Amino acid sequence: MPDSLSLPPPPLVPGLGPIARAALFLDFDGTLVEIAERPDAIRVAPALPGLLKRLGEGLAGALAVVSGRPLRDLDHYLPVPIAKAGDHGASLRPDPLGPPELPDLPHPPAAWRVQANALVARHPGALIEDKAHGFVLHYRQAPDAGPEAAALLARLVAEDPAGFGLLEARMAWEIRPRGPSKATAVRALMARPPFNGRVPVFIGDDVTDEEGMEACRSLGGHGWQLEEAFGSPAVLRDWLARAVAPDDPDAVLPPLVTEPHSP
Ligand SMILES: O=P(O)(O)OC[C@H]1O[C@H](O[C@H]2O[C@H](CO)[C@@H](O)[C@H](O)[C@H]2O)[C@H](O)[C@@H](O)[C@@H]1O
Repeated sequence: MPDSLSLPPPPLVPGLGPIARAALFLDFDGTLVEIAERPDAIRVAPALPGLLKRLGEGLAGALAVVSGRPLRDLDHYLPVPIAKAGDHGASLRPDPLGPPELPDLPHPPAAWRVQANALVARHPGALIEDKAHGFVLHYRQAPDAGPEAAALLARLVAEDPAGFGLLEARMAWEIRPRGPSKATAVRALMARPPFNGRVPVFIGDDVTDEEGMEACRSLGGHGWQLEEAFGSPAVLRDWLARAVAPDDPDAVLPPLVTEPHSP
């Protein structure tokens, strides 16, 4: 169970309890929303955008969604003025109303996408999700394609190991440019207001979230694994809702819930 009590105890904002002094970094897929069969099939809890807006206000702006999704997806699903980091840290919008910070990154050769297309054509249900500087091969609906997808994408990135890396996601393999990560996003945000001076807390469920969690720990904060600390996105949403409810003194500790892990 996360050691919430070691967070600075005095709440700066009534009702927020121990997390009021936090800089909060939240993963999206599998953390704020439940995993779905396809990237475009997720269901965002109707209350979630408003909840995040209130949470951001309560944390004086020190709230960011840090996701593998592109910023356009995050803006679509969460149309609220909070800081966002997309593409596993490769696109960063610290000021919700400002322009995104986009480092100069390589694009994968078109031939890679052609080969991935051919694999998808052989495996009905597999699909490709394009990103600005890479792509994801999803096999959740075609599990048999997993090993072949891993082998193909590993062979492709081996053609340019300095430029690109292979990322294992939940029932998916992603080619992404080397350099940016959720850790770089956390560190970039923690270096500036309103995040700096606060206790960084990252909540996530996936491999890439470990990078963000480790960055927070190395900065004196916390990394909370969703399943271990909360059990499910619904429980996290409920905890966040209680944390911003001004009259609920119990909204201080995440319950310890364990559920079977879905990949
Ligand atoms: O960093 P995150 O916000 O957790 O995003 C990670 C990836 O999530 C999405 O894929 C995953 O969720 C899909 C919808 O539930 C699911 O169908 C898929 O199997 C998962 O891998 C998203 O599509 C990716 O772009 C993100 O990188």
